[in-house]
Amino acid sequence: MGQIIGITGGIASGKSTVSLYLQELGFTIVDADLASRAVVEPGEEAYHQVVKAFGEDILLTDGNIDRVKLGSIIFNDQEKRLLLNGIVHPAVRNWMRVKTEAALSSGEETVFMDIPLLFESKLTFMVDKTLLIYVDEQVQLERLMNRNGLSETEALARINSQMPLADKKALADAVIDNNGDINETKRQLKAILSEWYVI
Ligand SMILES: CC(C)(COP(=O)(O)OP(=O)(O)OC[C@H]1O[C@@H](n2cnc3c(N)ncnc32)[C@H](O)[C@@H]1O)[C@@H](O)C(=O)NCCC(=O)NCCS
Ligand SMILES: Nc1ncnc2c1ncn2[C@@H]1O[C@H](COP(=O)(O)OP(=O)(O)OP(=O)(O)O)[C@@H](O)[C@H]1O
Repeated sequence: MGQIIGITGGIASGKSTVSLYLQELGFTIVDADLASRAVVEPGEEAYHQVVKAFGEDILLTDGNIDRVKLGSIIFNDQEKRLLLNGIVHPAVRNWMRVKTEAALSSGEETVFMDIPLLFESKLTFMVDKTLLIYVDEQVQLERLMNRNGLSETEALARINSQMPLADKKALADAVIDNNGDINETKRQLKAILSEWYVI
């Protein structure tokens, strides 16, 4: 009878940073971004569907999907983004359910799912509690530009393809403010987990 906590946020808000720390504490994290890579590996069903929908132009010479190219298409075109989501998301959900059930049935009491689009895709039914990693938009923009080497325009296109973080705040069971340094974030995380009797 374990529980599932859904970690969410916005692009570059700090979900992976928090997940890494949870992993260090010994928890299993089932990561939607990892899932979205696994399900489009050559040979997988979703891979063939993506190639059919977007054409062989989105392939690298080794046959893998060119994620930079696909990203530059879907973050600038809502119709294309919904097309990709429609192919990839069902496979991602399946992959995540299998991994999570495996961890829970091996006796783990709390498993975390890292799902960037938890609220946009209305996936709260998959988790028992939701934890939002929040940053102000200016901090998000700077961290995203730095991490991915993007221009301001490119970074804003990505941020604007998601629900504003301020709106997600109202939907989450708990919020971590990740504007400060990482130790401040870890302190908030531990306080929430302790309140939820996870640690
Ligand atoms: C467009 C793709 C190929 C870009 O790949 P890339 O390796 O550059 O980025 P990565 O997958 O690590 O995603 C980085 C971040 O972008 C954001 N993001 C990704 N896809 C989307 C989307 N469809 N809509 C809004 N934001 C998204 C998320 O915050 C995510 O954490 C890839 O993100 C993808 O296949 N997206 C569709 C699947 C999806 O929605 N993934 C997000 C979680 S299920
Ligand atoms: N508290 C912090 N102080 C300074 N830098 C941070 C902090 N938290 C995260 N970062 C940096 O900000 C960037 C984004 O963080 P991270 O990769 O954890 O975000 P994410 O939410 O997982 O992003 P994505 O949705 O794109 O996968 C990274 O370069 C990370 O090192």
